[in-house]
This record gives sequence, structure tokens and C-alpha cells, in this order.
Amino acid sequence: MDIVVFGAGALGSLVGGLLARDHHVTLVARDPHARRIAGQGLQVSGELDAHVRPRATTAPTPADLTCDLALVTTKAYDAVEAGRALASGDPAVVCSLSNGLTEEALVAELGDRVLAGSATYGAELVGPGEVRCTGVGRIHVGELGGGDSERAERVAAAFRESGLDCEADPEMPRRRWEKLAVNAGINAVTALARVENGALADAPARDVAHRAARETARVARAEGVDLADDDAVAAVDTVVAETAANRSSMLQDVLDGSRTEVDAISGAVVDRGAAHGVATPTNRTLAALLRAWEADGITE
Ligand SMILES: NC(=O)C1=CN([C@@H]2O[C@H](COP(=O)(O)OP(=O)(O)OC[C@H]3O[C@@H](n4cnc5c(N)ncnc54)[C@H](OP(=O)(O)O)[C@@H]3O)[C@@H](O)[C@H]2O)C=CC1
Ligand SMILES: CC(C)(CO)C(=O)C(=O)O
Repeated sequence: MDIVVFGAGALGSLVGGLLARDHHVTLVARDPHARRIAGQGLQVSGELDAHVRPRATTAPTPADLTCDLALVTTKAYDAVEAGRALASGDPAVVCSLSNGLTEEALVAELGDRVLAGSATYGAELVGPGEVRCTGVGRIHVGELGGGDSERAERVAAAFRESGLDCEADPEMPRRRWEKLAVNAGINAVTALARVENGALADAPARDVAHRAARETARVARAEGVDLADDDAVAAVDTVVAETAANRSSMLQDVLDGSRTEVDAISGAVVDRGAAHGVATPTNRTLAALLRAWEADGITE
């Protein structure tokens, strides 16, 4: 497959690097990462090991963006720009692996070419040209509206060909909202409390995370997605147990002085809830506190 990875930071370099073992991959990245990859290749280290030579560019032409599959791996707040850039080319299928509800921003530019995706691999950039796999997870792809999908099956098969754990999921709407509930519970609370995910195994932080997840499930149901409160809470508990030693991506952003994905996570729950008349006081409070930190704390 001819694959473009748009926004090849940590996650995109890991996934794109592994795909480059079997497919023709172009990474759209920033310098000096892109320059180093173009010159010396990309090293994948940590739990997986590979040295690959994908194409890498900071300024893709429309021809570069004409491909069988484009993966969007920017932070959620860059999804609109990613969608606009990709629309200047002609990708047959576009799939976002970012956290948060980012697909709608892509649909606005790319229409029904957009598939939903989610990833639980862990990735960190070590330096230019090197990405570390910090956790072998799983990728799911599927139609935004759910249902069986030949194109999602084709994408999943291409990922598996390169050794990535990937499945096409006919219940992607539910999976997206369950992941949102996990991120609304874990990311916001760990970032504000400055604790690892495992700290949410104990009250009182656990109770705040559970309330945020339950509210997300209520909003999901108002959107027509069948996600029970108990399932959202159980998903939080499972991820807390499985990633106890992790610093959530939002905690890492706060510690780095970087912008967070609050608008696409807690903020999205609040906004979608308001549209349906569903109260989301916990997510509203978490979003307000994160935005208060952002107003003062961003240094990058
Ligand atoms: N890292 C992980 O383990 C996981 C991450 N995720 C999710 O995946 C998404 C990406 O996370 P992560 O990889 O950690 O984030 P990173 O910030 O490491 O990667 C995103 C990259 O996209 C780049 N980018 C944005 N716009 C452009 C553009 N127009 N041209 C070229 N490059 C661009 C950014 O550059 P710059 O910063 O200079 O703008 C950055 O290098 C997030 O939504 C995250 O929540 C999900 C599961 C696991
Ligand atoms: C699953 C979880 C919460 C793992 O830390 C995550 O997605 C993140 O940190 O963004």
C-alpha cells in the first residue's frame, strides 16, 4: 500500500515506521526529525525493534498526499489543518489515530473517505530519527457510523502484514466513545493531580475519574451510541490497571509546558452534552481547570 502518515511525531513515527517494513510510506513530520529520517532512516527501539527508510518531508506536495491510505497522527487540535492539507491531495481513505473526537474535523474536508481509528500502542520520541515503543497495544479501524466495512478490513490487513495488532471493528462508534470516556477520566484527572495512571485505583481521584466517564457514557447515549455507565467505568478501571506506571499523554503535556488536548476530550464531552441537554458538571470542572492551567502554564 502507498501510505502517508500526517503528523509523524511519537505515535505516527512508530506506526509509520513499522508499516514501512512492508509498504511504501511517506512521513509528514517536522525538522530535524524529518531531515534525519530522510538522511539516515528511522530507528524504532524499546519493546519493538526496526530500522527503516520511509520517505520523510515537512512540505508535502499534492502528489505526495495522493495515496491509498492517509493516517492522521497529529494532536487533536491540529486535525483541521491536517484535513485541509490532505484535501489538497487525493488520499483514497483517511483514518485518524488521534485521541479525542477528531474525525468530524476531517469529514468536513474529506467527506466519506474518513474512517475512525483508535490506537493503544505507546510511543515516545527519543530524538530526531528515533522513536521508542513503550507499549505494544492494538489498533482498531472502522466506519464512523459503524457496520461491516471492506475498506476497513483492507486497512487492518495491511497493518497486520507489518506485524501490527489491528482489527476492523464494526462497532467503532461505541469504541470511540468508550476511549473518550477513558481519556476524559484518566487524562484530565492525572494531569491535574500530577499522578501516574495507577493512582486512580484509589479514591478520591478514582471517584472523579468514574464520574467523568459516566457523564461521557450519558452523552454517548444521547448521541445514539449504546455505551452503559458501568461499561465506561469498567473501561477506565481496566486501563488504569493495565497502564498503572504510565504518565498519561495529558500529564506529559502539562509537565512539558505544552498545550493539552482538553478541547477534544473533556471539552468535547461538555459541548456535545450541552447540545443534547445532558449535564456534565465533572467534565466542565476538569476542562475549566485544565484551561486555567493552559492560560498560564504553556511555555512551548
Ligand atoms: N504517543 C502515544 O503513545 C499515543 C498517542 N495517541 C494520540 O495520538 C496523537 C498524537 O500523539 P503523539 O504522537 O504523542 O504527539 P506528537 O506531538 O509527538 O506528534 C504529533 C506530531 O504532528 C506534528 N504536526 C502537526 N501538524 C503538522 C504539519 N502540518 N506538518 C507536519 N507535522 C505536523 C507535530 O509537530 P509540532 O508539535 O511541531 O506541531 C508533532 O510532531 C494524539 O492525539 C495522542 O493523544 C494515542 C495513543 C498513544
Ligand atoms: C490510554 C491512556 C489513558 C494511557 O495513558 C491514553 O490514551 C493517554 O495517555 O492519552
